[in-house]
Order: sequence, then structure tokens, then C-alpha cells
Amino acid sequence: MEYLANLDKDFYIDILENSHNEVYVTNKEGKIIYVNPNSIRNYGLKPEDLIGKNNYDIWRGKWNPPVIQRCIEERRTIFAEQNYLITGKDITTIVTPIFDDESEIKYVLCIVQEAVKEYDISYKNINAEAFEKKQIRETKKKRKFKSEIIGYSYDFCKILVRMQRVAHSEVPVMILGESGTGKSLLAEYIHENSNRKDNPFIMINCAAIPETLLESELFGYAPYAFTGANPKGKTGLIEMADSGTLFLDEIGDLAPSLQAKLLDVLENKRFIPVGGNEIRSVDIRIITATNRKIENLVKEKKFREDLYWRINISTTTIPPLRDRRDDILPLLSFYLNKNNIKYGKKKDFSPNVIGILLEYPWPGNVRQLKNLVELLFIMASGNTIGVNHLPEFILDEIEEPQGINPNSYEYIIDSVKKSVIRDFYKKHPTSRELGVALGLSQTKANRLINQYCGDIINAD
Ligand SMILES: Nc1ncnc2c1ncn2[C@@H]1O[C@H](COP(=O)(O)OP(=O)(O)OP(=O)(O)O)[C@@H](O)[C@H]1O
Repeated sequence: MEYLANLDKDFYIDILENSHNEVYVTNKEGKIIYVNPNSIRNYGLKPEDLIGKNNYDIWRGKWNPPVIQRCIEERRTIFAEQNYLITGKDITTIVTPIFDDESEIKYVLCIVQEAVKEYDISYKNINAEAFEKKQIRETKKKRKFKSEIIGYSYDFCKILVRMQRVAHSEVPVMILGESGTGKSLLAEYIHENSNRKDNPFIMINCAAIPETLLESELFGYAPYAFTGANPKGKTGLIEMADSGTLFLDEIGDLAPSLQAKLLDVLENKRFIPVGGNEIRSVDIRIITATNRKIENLVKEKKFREDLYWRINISTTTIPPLRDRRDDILPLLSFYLNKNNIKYGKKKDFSPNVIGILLEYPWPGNVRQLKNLVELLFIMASGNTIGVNHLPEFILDEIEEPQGINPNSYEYIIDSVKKSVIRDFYKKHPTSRELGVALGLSQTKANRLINQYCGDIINAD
């Protein structure tokens, strides 16, 4: 085939690296030989994170169904509808065995693309070996359809499993964690999984309301309790939560006088509305949350020790997002998808953007991620959210890779290349023009722009 001889290596690299479909190649033992940068978009993993590793070690239990093994066993091309269990993404995979001269399988080539309608095989069951406890997997499935709590990291799933167990008891739960980590969402999740799920879930932020108002909000007041009060009186949140769950957010900010009254409710299941004399009985389950160091408040006598021990029976701390990085990609996918549905679009992140967002430390945790995804979604006029849409504070946060020797030959050459490409790109701001100016193919120019000019990229 003469025409093949006329094509140089760069041509093949350009095709593979720029294909919109993911191209993934293993040998017959499952060692990953090649994957193009779409692995970042699909799994948040760079080619460097995958190449050389064993396919089965990396993906065990994450695909439904696993197909490479089947392709090897049946020695034929398999078309499969697959679901990536981490992000819930449906894809179509075409897995083809490539044979050597002795008809032995040399490579397995997978082409991964957005799901299409007709499939050769659509397995019903997860065939994968369990890589986590069954219970954790079950939790993930249930979660998807209920509270919309998204998470994949082992630590977060462990919390959910524990909370499911605790939910069925009447034990008070205290949730700790930085702002935006999902404490309120977890409180709702506990309620939804409890026997009280069909009864009210009442939430109040103790820090957001002044002490005097908070008392009547919580306990209600009797008719004509004070000047300006509603003559009919008012039902408090504690009574509204009767037979359900009361979630007290920012409990560390609860005033000492209210701490005493709350303790009485918890110990004796009764209270007296403000300005009243009639004792009312209630049956509530308490969940509390705070991002303050509540033990210190106890030591400083700002928080009653007896109340602390009453509400601190089952305590859980949600780790910050930077300490559970496996949750970032599923959360990005989840919120991107929500925006796509809300605005009727089909936008996606470029692999570079995902790479950057996976590295970012997320000081505002999931709340910040959710808001940023919506902002990026709105900022991107086309269907691709690119590096040029990222706000400066994110780009500033991303450090140069560690461990690079600035005197090494590779580093010096790469710096020169980067500087040339960036200079030319500023003067020739499309891949076509840059290609002409430097005598490169347009695809190669495009690859170099993505590699070196992420922060100054123009819509081509
Ligand atoms: N695991 C998660 N999956 C999906 N969304 C999440 C998750 N965790 C948090 N969020 C979203 O992030 C936002 C902040 O969550 P939440 O209000 O529960 O945090 P918080 O820890 O209670 O914050 P604060 O301490 O400031 O009250 C909410 O919009 C919530 O839906």
C-alpha cells in the first residue's frame, strides 16, 4: 500500500490526538499502550496517568459492562452500550482485536463515542468484579435518584453508608465540615433515609437570625405574647417539625439562653412557647451542623457542655473537596449536565479545562464548583467550555508542575518552543494562519495551540 508510505508519523499522531472519539489501545495482557487526550474529558485522567498501567487494575468495577476481556475471549469486534459508573455517562464502545501474523491478538483497539441508538450487545448486569463493598455501590445507585448527592470518593461513600445506618435510628447527628462541603445536603439525605421521611424536614440557620427573633422562630409564641405580635400567636419551627426532623445549621452560633431551652426540648420532648404557659409535647429528631470548632467553644464556655454531649452522639466530618479529588469529575459532570438540561444545550468542557479544574484546590468546596460551572456555562457561547473562559483566579492557582529541572535539555527546548508558538499565535491567531506561518499542518498547529496557548486561546 504505497499511499501509506507517503504519510509521515506526524500525520498518524495528529489523527489520533485530535480525534473527537476516544482512542484507547491495550495489548492482550491488558497493558494500556495508548490513549488520546479525550481520556481527560471522559474520566478526568491524563494519558500519562493511564499509559503503561494495567487496564483491569484501573477500571475494575467501574464499567458496566466490561468489554475488553470479552473481545479477547470471543476474538471479534464488540459493539457495546456502556455506562461509566463514576459519572453515569452512557457511551458506545467499539472494541476491535488486532491480530499478528500468527493470528494471535496483538492489540485491542477501543473507540469510545457518545451513545448511539443500535447496539450489538447490551448487557443487563454488572459483570465487573466488586472493587468496593457491595453496600457502597448500592448507595451510589440509590443516591443518584434521591437527594442528588454526588460523590465517588471512598471517604464520601463511607460517610453515606454510615449515615444510612444512623438514619434509621433516632440518634442525633452532628455534621462538621468547611462551608460548602454539603452539610445541609447530607442532613436532608439522613432525613430521606429515615423512618420520618414522610414527615416534615425543617431547616434553620442559627447564625442568620438575631437571638430574640430566633427564640420565637424556634419555639413560637402565645397569642398577644408581646407588643406587635400576631394576636393568634405563632407556631414555632420545633412544633412544625413534630414527628419529623429539625436541622439546626450553624449550631455553634446558638445563643446560650436558647441552648438551655433546646436542651430541655431534647431531654424532655416538651417546650413552652414564648409568652405562654402551656407545655407542648413534641417528637423531633435533631440534626446539627457547624463549620466552627465546637469543642473549642465548649472549652471557652461559649457552648454548653451538656448540650454538646446531647447532640454530639453520632458525629461525621465531611472532608473538603480538595481532600476527595475523586469527587471533582463526577460533580463537574453532574452540574454541567444540569445546566445542559436547564438551558437545552449540549456543552462540554475541553480536556484542558477539566485538567485544570481537577488540580484546583476549591476553597469554597462544592458550592464554589457548582457556581463556577454555571458561570462557565453562561460565558461559553459555543459548545466547548475552553481555558479562555476560566476566571483568572483559577489560572493563577495552577502551579507549574513540580519536580522539573529547569536546566534540563527537554525543559529548555520546551520553553523555546512554547515562546515561539505563543509569539506567532499572537500575530496569527488561528490554527490555519499559524500553520501557514510556521509551515505546519493545521492539525499540528492546533495541537501546539492547545498545548502552549491555553490561557490566550481564541475561538478558531
Ligand atoms: N455531594 C454533593 N453533590 C451534589 N451537590 C452538592 C454536594 N455537596 C454539596 N452540594 C451542593 O453545594 C451547595 C452547598 O452545599 P450545602 O449548603 O449543603 O453546604 P454546607 O456545608 O451546608 O455549607 P454552609 O456551611 O455554608 O452552610 C449546595 O447547592 C449543594 O446542593
